Amino acid sequence: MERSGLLVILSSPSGAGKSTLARRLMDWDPSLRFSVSATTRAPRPGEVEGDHYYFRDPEQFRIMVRDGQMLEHAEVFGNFYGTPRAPVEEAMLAGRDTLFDVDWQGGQQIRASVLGTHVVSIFVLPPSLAELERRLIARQQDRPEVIAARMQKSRDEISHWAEYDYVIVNEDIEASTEALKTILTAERLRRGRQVGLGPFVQALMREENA
Ligand SMILES: Nc1ncnc2c1ncn2[C@@H]1O[C@H](COP(=O)(O)OP(=O)(O)OP(=O)(O)O)[C@@H](O)[C@H]1O
Ligand SMILES: Nc1nc2c(ncn2[C@@H]2O[C@H](COP(=O)(O)O)[C@@H](O)[C@H]2O)c(=O)[nH]1
Repeated sequence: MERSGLLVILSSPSGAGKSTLARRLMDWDPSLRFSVSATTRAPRPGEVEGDHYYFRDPEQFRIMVRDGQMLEHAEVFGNFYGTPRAPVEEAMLAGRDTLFDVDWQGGQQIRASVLGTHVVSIFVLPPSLAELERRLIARQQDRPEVIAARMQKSRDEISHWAEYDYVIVNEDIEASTEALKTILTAERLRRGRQVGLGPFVQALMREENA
């Protein structure tokens, strides 16, 4: 029986909806742990230290990388982002699944790490580039020049979609959330974890092991 937690990676061009989907997945399964990244980006209105990100200056970030504290890190849109290693390893040992919101560079690095065999990766596509831009504008979180830069990088991010295990076109948020739940349930079952089958599966396993 697999005891280690899964590493569930969500990537997409900025604005396709991965943070929204991550929140919905965690509402559905509160046992999921969200990997809080460190970043040198300035906080957006309403973003909370330790909840959305660990906000660090470039020197603090550099020291974290130098000291091997990051599982992966990358420069994205002119800022540095990285995944603190220790909480991920602790969750895995505890058999707890972790959800990552990282770009394609982070996805590649986590897959290539010693933890790579535990990865399930999902790429979220927008229905179109026009809808992607509409969402970035409607979010009202970034200045027009920031939105323009993110749109300019979107094709580059999208070009990595085929590296992922699954692709979700996030048109309807309810349908996308259901797709994510299905993927997670199937991946847990595939790894021998009991998902919602409770006493029946336990009885079968006892019989098999008798
Ligand atoms: N299926 C959808 N239909 C319409 N709007 C959506 C859908 N999914 C997400 N949104 C909206 O699009 C905006 C961008 O979503 P979100 O912030 O989740 O994107 P993201 O991929 O996490 O972006 P970033 O990489 O910049 O953090 C939000 O305002 C969100 O409410
Ligand atoms: N490689 C990593 N990418 C990360 C990490 N945390 C977030 N991200 C990605 O950065 C962009 C921009 O995020 P935003 O919050 O400024 O909109 C987005 O694609 C994220 O997925 C990380 O730890 N490593």
